[in-house]
Amino acid sequence: MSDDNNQQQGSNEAIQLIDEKKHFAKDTIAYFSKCLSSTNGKDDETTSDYHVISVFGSQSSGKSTLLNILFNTSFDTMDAQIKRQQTTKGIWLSHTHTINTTNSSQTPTLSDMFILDVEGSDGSERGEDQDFERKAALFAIAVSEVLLVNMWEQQIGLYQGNNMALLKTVFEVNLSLFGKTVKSKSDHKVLLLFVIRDHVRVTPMDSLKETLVNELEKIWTELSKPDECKDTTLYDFFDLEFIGLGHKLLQYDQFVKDVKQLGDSFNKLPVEDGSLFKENYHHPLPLEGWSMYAENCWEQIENNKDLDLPTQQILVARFKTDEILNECFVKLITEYNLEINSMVKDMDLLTSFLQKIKNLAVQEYDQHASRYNQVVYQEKRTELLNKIDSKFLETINTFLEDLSTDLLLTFESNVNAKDPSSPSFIEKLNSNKTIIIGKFSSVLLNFQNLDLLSETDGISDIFRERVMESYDKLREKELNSIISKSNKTISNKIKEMTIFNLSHPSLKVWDIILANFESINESTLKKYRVKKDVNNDDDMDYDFRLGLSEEDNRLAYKRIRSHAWYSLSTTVRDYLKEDTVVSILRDRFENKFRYDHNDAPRLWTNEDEIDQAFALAKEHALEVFTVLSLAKTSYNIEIIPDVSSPLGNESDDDDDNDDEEKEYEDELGIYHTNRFAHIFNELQKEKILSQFRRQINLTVLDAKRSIITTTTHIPIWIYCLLVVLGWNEFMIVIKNPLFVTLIIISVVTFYFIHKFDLWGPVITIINTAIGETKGTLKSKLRKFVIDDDEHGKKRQTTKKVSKEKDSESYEMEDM
Ligand SMILES: Nc1nc2c(ncn2[C@@H]2O[C@H](COP(=O)(O)OP(=O)(O)OP(=O)(O)O)[C@@H](O)[C@H]2O)c(=O)[nH]1
Repeated sequence: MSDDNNQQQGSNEAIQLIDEKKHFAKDTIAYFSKCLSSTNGKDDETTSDYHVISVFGSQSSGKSTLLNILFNTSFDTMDAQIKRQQTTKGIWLSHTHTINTTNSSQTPTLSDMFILDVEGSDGSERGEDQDFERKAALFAIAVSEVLLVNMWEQQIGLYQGNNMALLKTVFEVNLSLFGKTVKSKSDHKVLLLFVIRDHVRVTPMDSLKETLVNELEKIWTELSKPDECKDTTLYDFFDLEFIGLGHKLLQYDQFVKDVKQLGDSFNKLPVEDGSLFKENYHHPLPLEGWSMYAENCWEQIENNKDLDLPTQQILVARFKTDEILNECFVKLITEYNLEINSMVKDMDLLTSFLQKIKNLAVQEYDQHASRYNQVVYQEKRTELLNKIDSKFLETINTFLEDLSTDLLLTFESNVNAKDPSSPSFIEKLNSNKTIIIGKFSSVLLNFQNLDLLSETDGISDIFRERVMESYDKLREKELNSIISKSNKTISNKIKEMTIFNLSHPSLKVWDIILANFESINESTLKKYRVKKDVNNDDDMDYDFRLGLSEEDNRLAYKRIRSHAWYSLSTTVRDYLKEDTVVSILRDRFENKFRYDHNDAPRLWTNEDEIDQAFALAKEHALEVFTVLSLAKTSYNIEIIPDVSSPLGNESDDDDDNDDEEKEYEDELGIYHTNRFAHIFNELQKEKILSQFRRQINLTVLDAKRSIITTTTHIPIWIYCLLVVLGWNEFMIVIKNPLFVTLIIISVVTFYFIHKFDLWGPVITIINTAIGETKGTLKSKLRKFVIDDDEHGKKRQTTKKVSKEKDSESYEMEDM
């Protein structure tokens, strides 16, 4: 700014906005702040309630004088008594809050007013250089609502007068400025207020007005207009008003009166009748943006660029709203960082805090930015909301992460809780899943309803994925538990059943084992059996009631089935060791060899008998050896497991079994068909047979030895002694024909028995007879003893019975 800045003093100090070297002043904002605070006491640069008025006219036409009297400004004026020369250089700006009206010369204005005093045209100082004159006119129209066109009365009607040239300039620059705006149907206009100075009332005002209007319309018609403005009229861009002021020197009172009346017109609201202001004269910019807008306009004008006012206003709006946005956001972040850590755990505290600081930031933004271009204001508002939401999202994400973890823990503990009254596992799983997803969604909805979260789909999807992961894990755990329990039950039953059957093997032992194997499997998994086809009772499938797919159910069943085969296989192999089989064979041999078909012990009489029994018993024993060495059905079909390999892993309890099973699997690759059925290899078989033979040979040897012992036991002299001692009895018998007959019968019987070697059956019959006689005697005696009332007799009888028993057992042992 030039030194001229300091030359103007007064109540309303003026500043040189653009100096004579065409430089724009830099500290206008500070000037505005100072003006506002020193006047109405309001320091609000965001106000849009202000007016800009410019004055334009020939040099030394009394412009500054009029402004100073009308608006109480302090622009420099020429002192005619010293020299007629240019006093206003460049463009000056002055603020006023008082106006000279008919009420008072210091009437407070309804709105703040900024007055631009433009350097006079046609000054001798600039000579032929009309550049500044054109640019100043352009600038005045671009920034002002009302343009005072100051002219002497005597100049009106002078066709070649500089007023016309000046107006032509005004119209030309206006077209370049607002041509496009008219085309885009903007209703922005500028009021051209013609102030006719030294109007001495000789020529009526209407006549002057008519002359001026005709001149103006003529100028407009003759104007070379751009194509887009060909059909435009003067009134598309301007409103015209005319006012005459009395001669300041000759009619001072009239002059003052006219000025005051002019002041009245300026001090009315735009909506009031007679007001010189209208809404569509005003530029939609708050005061803080006006200086930037003015500077931009001047820069464009000065650099001879196309001046597009709407674009300039948008540029200013962008810059200013961006500035406001950043200020609001920085304030929000400061408060956010201060408080957020103490809020993040509590949903209500967090939401109310976030909402509070967001509303404050947005309210502040609205307050300052809403006066700018509405499109830009809304654009930046959305940008601010997005920035706030992104910042809040960090905290909300942390909160939601904690919430997710808590909900998932609750989900797992609720599902795992053992409640006898609770429904089935899958119902419990599904209902708890729905509950936690519902809770999470309601929290999200709450954030969304409070405008703290714009996009929730992504967050919701991530949570659902986490829930489903947990859901699958819990279901798999339950399935493993079912499989583990089933495996244990089946294993125990198979073990018991298999050992029982193998310890007493029959020729159909594998048929029995297989049938039992199937029935154990079926009975254990009975509750999971479902009909595959409702019309077909045989077509059964398994459903473990965990909402699994058909394929997963099938795999789970296969795991159980596989483990059952594994249990059967290990039980068989664990039990059927070489020694066990030898023992089973020996027992089977001895049962056949030592006992007759009545399970009575045999007494050997000769070796042939032993050899015959030995052959039979051996054959009987070895019958099962083939059965025990190869697992096959009675139809001679080898047993082959119906699962190709054990599947899946068992749960915790079955880890040990799994390892064994895996070893088994590794060893075999798969269940080798021969591996299950072929229990012993050839070497093992040979070993078993040799052990068995050795043991039965010993049994046979013992039997034969017992015969020798029996036959050599009675010495011959005993028989001689019997003959000597029993001679008398013998003779008595010989002499008695009855005895002779009996003896003959006995001898013949003896002969035949001996001849046909029937001693064995005879002895058996005798033994049986003796045994039955003893049994009958015992039962009679027992009955006698029970029926006896006398206690002593009873005791004696008991003793007798005891003695009888003892003697019987001894006899049995002897036998
Ligand atoms: N006759 C007459 N003289 C006036 C009137 N108003 C002002 N003057 C005189 O005209 C001379 C010029 O006045 P300024 O107000 O300085 O004129 P200006 O148009 O501001 O001059 P520049 O700023 O240099 O263009 C001064 O001597 C005033 O006293 C008026 O209404 N009638």
